[in-house]
Amino acid sequence: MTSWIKDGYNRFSNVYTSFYPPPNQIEPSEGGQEGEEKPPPPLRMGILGASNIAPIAVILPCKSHPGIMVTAVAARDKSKAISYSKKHGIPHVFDDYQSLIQDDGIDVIYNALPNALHHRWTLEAIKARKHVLLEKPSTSNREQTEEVFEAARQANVVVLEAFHYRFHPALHEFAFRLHSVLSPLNPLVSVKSTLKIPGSIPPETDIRFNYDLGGGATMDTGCYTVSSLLYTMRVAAGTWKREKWEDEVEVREARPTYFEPRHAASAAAPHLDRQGHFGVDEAMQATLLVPSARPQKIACLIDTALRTHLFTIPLIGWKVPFLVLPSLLATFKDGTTVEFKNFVAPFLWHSIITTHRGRTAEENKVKPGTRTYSKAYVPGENSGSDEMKRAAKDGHWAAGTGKEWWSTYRYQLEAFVRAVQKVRRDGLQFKDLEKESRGPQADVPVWVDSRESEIVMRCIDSIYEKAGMSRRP
Ligand SMILES: NC(=O)C1=CN([C@@H]2O[C@H](COP(=O)(O)OP(=O)(O)OC[C@H]3O[C@@H](n4cnc5c(N)ncnc54)[C@H](OP(=O)(O)O)[C@@H]3O)[C@@H](O)[C@H]2O)C=CC1
Ligand SMILES: O=C1OC[C@@H](O)[C@H](O)[C@H]1O
Repeated sequence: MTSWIKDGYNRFSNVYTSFYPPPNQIEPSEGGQEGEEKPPPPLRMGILGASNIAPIAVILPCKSHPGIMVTAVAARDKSKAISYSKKHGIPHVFDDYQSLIQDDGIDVIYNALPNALHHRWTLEAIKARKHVLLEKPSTSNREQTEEVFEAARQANVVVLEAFHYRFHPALHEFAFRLHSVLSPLNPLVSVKSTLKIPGSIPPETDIRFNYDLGGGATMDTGCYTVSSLLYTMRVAAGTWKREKWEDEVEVREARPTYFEPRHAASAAAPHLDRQGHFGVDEAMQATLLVPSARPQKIACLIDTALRTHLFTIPLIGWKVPFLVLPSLLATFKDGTTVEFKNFVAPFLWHSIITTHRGRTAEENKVKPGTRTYSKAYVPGENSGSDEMKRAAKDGHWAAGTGKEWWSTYRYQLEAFVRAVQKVRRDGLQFKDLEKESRGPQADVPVWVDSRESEIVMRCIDSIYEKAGMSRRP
């Protein structure tokens, strides 16, 4: 009981610090001491749009990072940008997105515009030789994503799709736990990724319900489910010999729930596609067939929704919200499961639960059904081990990196700044940075490479196609 109270207090105080971080400071190990190399001046970040997500995704994380600062914002309406800059302590405001991108005082761009504008404005930033932290999903469809990354390689600028959950040590711990159950005799037999927003959090006028702005559940929350499913399969991929297996992922079935505006105010919103058909999915359930250790592909599920209600109260019509914790669940041949609860925002709270069955229970000398619990708010004792290197193929952090209160976004920023500095200061080519192996020994220990961004978009396109819906334009 006392340990529950202690854990609860620790969690609360760490989450508090995530939102009220200490100001950045240059640690002695980062240079600046006599005789040591001076650290480079902080990167100057410009934000496109006075968006809802920027404060948590970049403005707060930059406050505790000595290598980067938010220096400017631009919005379609300058007065909105001015009040946003005052609220968040951003020193400069530009008249429009283009002038911010062109300015010599900006090194990196944060693009958190609606999905349909990711392609255009990232290309503009690349043209101006600015590095880009690009919100998920990378663009509206696979072709656009390929074009963006090809342009980034040509211009030698860093572009990173902001799949922030990929940078948190909890995910790497999940990979480690999966790997310790996995063997050629006990392969993965299915993966299910669930992410649903409770209640009616995005209002009906939100960008997520707008076809022309790249809306839809599969685009918004669904991209995390596709990405996490592929990540889980990648942990297992060392146990089979199929090159480029990700190109062979197919969609067997996709069942959409169409978004239909319930309120007159949003009835005019473009939720229809160019042919006048339902264009926006409020929820999507899909089965993906993924190559595996066996000759046949395995069926993996995604289950995602932009609003989730338990039921509607008769007469008054109130919808009772339903909280479904985000979950990434892997099942093995012997029935053992490893589930990562709250995989998308693990910094708030998470739990990795291994339920031992069959040969795994026997090998661990525990009763079938025994559960073991793991967590990692900072890189754990498995960091740097050979098993961790084999498990977390997209990288993991060296022990000692980060703090218990670092959010997924703060870990992501750490990797992004290191990557940009490798290209700017050390002359590394972005295309070569993508080819480097990951892990504590690497300059950029964790990364989401462009190939994955392309595959995620290809899967999203195929899900829409299978659901009988138009791809995003
Ligand atoms: N990583 C994460 O955890 C999250 C990522 N996201 C991603 O970030 C992006 C933005 O999401 P969110 O912050 O919720 O969005 P917002 O509703 O806050 O919109 C973002 C900005 O888009 C700009 N915009 C430009 N054109 C339009 C238009 N035609 N209609 C409406 N807005 C327009 C607005 O900028 P202006 O100020 O110039 O008017 C607005 O500030 C999305 O790609 C989303 O997927 C969202 C939430 C969480
Ligand atoms: O990126 C996101 O993460 C959390 C979701 O609630 C949100 O809709 C999405 O854009």
